[in-house]
Amino acid sequence: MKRIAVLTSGGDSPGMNAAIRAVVRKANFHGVEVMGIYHGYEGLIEGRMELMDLGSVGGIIQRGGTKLFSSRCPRFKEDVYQFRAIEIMKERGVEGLVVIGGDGTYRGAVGLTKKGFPCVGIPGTIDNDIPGTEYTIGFDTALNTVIESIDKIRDTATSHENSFIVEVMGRDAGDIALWAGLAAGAESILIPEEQYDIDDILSRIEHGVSRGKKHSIIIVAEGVMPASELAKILKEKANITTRVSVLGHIQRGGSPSARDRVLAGRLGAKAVEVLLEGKGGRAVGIKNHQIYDYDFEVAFTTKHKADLSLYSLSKELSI
Ligand SMILES: Nc1ncnc2c1ncn2[C@@H]1O[C@H](COP(=O)(O)OP(=O)(O)OP(=O)(O)O)[C@@H](O)[C@H]1O
Ligand SMILES: O=P(O)(O)OC[C@H]1O[C@](O)(CO)[C@@H](O)[C@@H]1O
Ligand SMILES: [Mg+2]
Repeated sequence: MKRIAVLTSGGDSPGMNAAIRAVVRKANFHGVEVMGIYHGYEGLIEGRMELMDLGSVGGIIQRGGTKLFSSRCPRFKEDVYQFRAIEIMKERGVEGLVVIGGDGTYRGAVGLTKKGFPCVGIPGTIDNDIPGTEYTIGFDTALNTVIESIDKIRDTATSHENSFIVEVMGRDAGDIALWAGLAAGAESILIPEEQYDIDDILSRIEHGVSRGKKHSIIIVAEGVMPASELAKILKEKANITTRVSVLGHIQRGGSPSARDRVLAGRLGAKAVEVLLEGKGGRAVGIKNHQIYDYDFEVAFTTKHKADLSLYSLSKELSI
């Protein structure tokens, strides 16, 4: 291969830039050129791309977001646009594509691979919800942002003896809520993967009160229900007043943590190696500290499982 391309797609995540840098530098190391495609699949079907040299990825390793911009492009699900994308890449001399994104992004890349164009996927999403990899790029940074916020909320919750409900991201996956809850010592955690029990939440608050603790922190993943709805339920059921904090998109921003930068560097380099070996239809991931590649379809034909042992542990540690 003489020339490959790279794009970022779906929700951005801290560390995407470090992954782009790794792809460009690793490919150049092997004498292969890299086209940067702007605005994900939307930019691809519009032909928005340019060559990236070594200097073009200088100074981005520490920056959140994505230098290549991102998009959600519903029309890319249609074959006609995937064929157009392949035609455009061939016209520009591109022989393989690295996509950085979540499960939806992977589906687009599988579509291209099935039409004969080799693609490799790098997991870039704060949700940590891609099967086949223990961690995704951006999860660690998002988690640190969340616990920093919860620590601050706890300061005021303790001072005023208030209960807080903190809503975190995770439409379908509870990893952020779960890990942040454990790391910040939340009294209760609500995740999409587990049925919540209002009586259990109430008895935890009451137990805290009985031992003189008048504040508590409840974390709810957005996929379960809005924090305001949970506040309403607690008020109606037990006359408990809570304050609500929705952390929102601050979770997707910020300078990537050391862990995410290193992961991005390792996965970016591996993705290039896989493409240069002539393999398409592969995803790269990390398992037991080892970087490896696996069949793309695993990433969306199996369901991501949150580590529920953390859920029971958090209950034991927050009594
Ligand atoms: N079934 C599909 N076939 C082809 N392309 C798809 C498919 N699903 C999604 N895509 C493409 O991938 C893009 C990104 O997908 P999506 O919006 O689901 O985000 P994601 O990659 O899962 O990231 P995140 O969930 O972290 O935001 C879509 O906008 C679309 O262009
Ligand atoms: O509001 P947007 O940009 O569509 O993104 C929200 C979604 O993106 C994610 O953060 C993943 O990137 C989900 O947890 C969340 O539901
Ligand atoms: Mg997704």
